[in-house]
Order: sequence, then structure tokens, then C-alpha cells
Amino acid sequence: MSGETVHGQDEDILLELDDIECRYDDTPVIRGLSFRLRRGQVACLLGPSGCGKTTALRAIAGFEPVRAGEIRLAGEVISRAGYTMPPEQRRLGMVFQDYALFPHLTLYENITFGLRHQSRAERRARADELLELVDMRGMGARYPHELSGGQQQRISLIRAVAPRPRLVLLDEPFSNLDVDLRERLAREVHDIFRDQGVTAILVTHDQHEAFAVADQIGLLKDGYIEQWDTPYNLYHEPASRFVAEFIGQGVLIPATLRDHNKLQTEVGTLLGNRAYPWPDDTAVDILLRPDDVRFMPESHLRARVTNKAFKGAETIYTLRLESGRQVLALAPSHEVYPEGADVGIRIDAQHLVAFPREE
Ligand SMILES: Nc1ncnc2c1ncn2[C@@H]1O[C@H](COP(=O)(O)OP(=O)(O)OP(=O)(O)O)[C@@H](O)[C@H]1O
Repeated sequence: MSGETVHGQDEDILLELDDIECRYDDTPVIRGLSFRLRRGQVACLLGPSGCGKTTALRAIAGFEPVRAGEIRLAGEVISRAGYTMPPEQRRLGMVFQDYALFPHLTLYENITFGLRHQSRAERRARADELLELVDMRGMGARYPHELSGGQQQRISLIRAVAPRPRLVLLDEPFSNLDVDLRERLAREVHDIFRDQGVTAILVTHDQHEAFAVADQIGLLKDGYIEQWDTPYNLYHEPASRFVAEFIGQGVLIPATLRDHNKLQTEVGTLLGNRAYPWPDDTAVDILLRPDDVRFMPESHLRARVTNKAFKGAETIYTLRLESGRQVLALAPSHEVYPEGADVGIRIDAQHLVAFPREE
């Protein structure tokens, strides 16, 4: 889609997981996990608790053997059944949720810990450059306990980046921070990685964090990847019901397929933006996100406001249709509809995703 040649793309691939399996005792927790990551990209492994995110990251780091499949870094096999290249030979950077800074070392010493082979002047210059990048210039002589949690995590990030590792792995790096700081730091990390050309994989169960930081997201379910895609596509083009329900908000409403791309529903006949692969009269469910449902006072399609959640810039309304079914609708927060109000709506879905009905 980006217009690059296939040849260029292949050379760009830094990390490949090819059908890997990991087990604890004899229980498989990762099964048939595959993805490819290009140089300079930031990927997130996202998914519910226990789906195997941390295990996958540990396998990439070399702390967990793979029982089947292969992991390749820059074309070289680093893990396969019976062979695990030791973590220290993989030249990766790591960031954990608990910061793991050395408490008795200054920030300078922490940041330059992995740069022992460089001259003092080089180490100093690299530390200064990175401190500047996180707005902590002049703080190199401080100790970790003199910093806030957010500042400590910035230091552990730049410490991981300092030796220019081939790949940086981050395991729930922001989960000890409060929600606002978490998203701000996730955006900062995105900028730092972009600035430094870092390739990284971040594990999180927080989709807002994943959206803020990732070029690509792998949504895991029970040890395999349900969808590997851009944040935009995961939201607008979920490949399965699981993805549709895990990512963002929205509801599935019943529809009947007509003429390959028309969807007959209780909110009218909607024109899909694609030809669906099922025969006419197939019973499907379509996904309506809050941004697909617009308020339009003069509309014949009526609904009642049953709930509203103020989100700052916008409000998400829960509306009850005549059938009793509920949909969500988004409005700028200065546009106010009271609970109980009868409102007119129209459906304005650019992406009309449908799944065959499951009985
Ligand atoms: N050392 C271990 N021994 C046995 N089972 C383990 C071990 N570590 C993890 N598991 C199990 O493997 C599965 C995957 O765990 P993992 O930590 O990879 O999931 P996760 O997606 O990172 O979860 P969370 O978001 O809760 O951290 C879980 O069922 C977990 O109970």
C-alpha cells in the first residue's frame, strides 16, 4: 500500500516470528504465533490477561525457549526448537514496568551503563542528547529516588535506547503510572523512538496506550494473533467479532444481506462499502461504532437517550431504538441531549463491517 517494492520490504524486515509455540510444562500458551516487524516500526502486543503477551516477549528476549517454529532477527535464527541464543547475545534493550534503575548510580551512570566500551566524552554526549530528548537536561547527577515515577520511567527508556540496540522490548512499561501520565508518556515514547529510529515491541493490555504508541498492533487471543494490523484497521476493519468487541466501543446489530452490499436493518437499509462474500438473505451482525451514529433532529429514525458518558471533548450517548436495542452515539460535548430525550439519528458508517450471525 505504501508503494514500496516487495524487495525493499523484505530487506526492511527486522524481526520475524514464524509459527512459534511456547509451553509451560506441557501446556501450550503460545500456538502458531507469527508476525513480521519492519525496521523503525513500533508494534504492540495487546490482549486480555493471560493471552500470552509476556510469554511472547520473553521468547523474543531469549528467556523462554520455543518448542516449535522460529524467531529470526535480521535474518538470523535466534530461537527454534532445541536452540535459544542467550539473551545477552541478542543485543536487545529492555524496559520493565518497575523501572529497574540502579538506585546507587546517578542518572548519568544509569543511562551510560551499557556504553562501557565508549570513551567518557562519547558516553557523556549520548547521555546529554537523550536527557534533552526527555526534557530532563541538567539532571544527570541526580539519583533515581529523587525522581517522580514518570521521570524514572523516562530514564529507563533512554537507558534501554542508549546503546542503540537492534530492538527494544517493553513489558507494560507504563502500568505503574496514572492514566493521564500513561498516555502522555506513550506519546512521548512514540516520538523518542521515531527520533532515534528505534524498532520496538511493547506489551500492554491497554488499547489507548497501544493506539498512542504503535504503528502495528497484534491482538492476541489464547496464544495466537487474531489480527495484526494498524490501529486504524483494528478499529475500523476488525477481522473478527473478538477484535470488534475488544477494540473500542460499539454494538453489533442484526442485518440481512441483500444484493451483496446492502444491509437491511432496523435502522434502515445501509449501503456497505464492499461486496460481502455471502449469498443474499444471509443473516449477519453489523458493527456500529459510536462515530457511525449521528444526531440529526429532523430524522425519521428516532431513539431515546438512556445514558451519557462525558469524555471531555465529546460525550458518548447510549440510545434505545424502538425495538429496545441499544446503540452508542458520539457528539461534541457542547451539544447536549438530556437523558430521556427523544432524538433523531442517522447512520453514517464509512466502514460497514459484518459478521455472519452465530446461532
Ligand atoms: N512460569 C509459568 N509457569 C506456568 N504457567 C505460566 C507461567 N507464566 C505464565 N503462565 C501462564 O501462561 C499463560 C500466559 O501468560 P502470560 O503472562 O504470557 O500472559 P499475559 O497475556 O502477559 O497476561 P497479563 O496481561 O495478565 O500479564 C497464562 O495462562 C499464565 O497463567
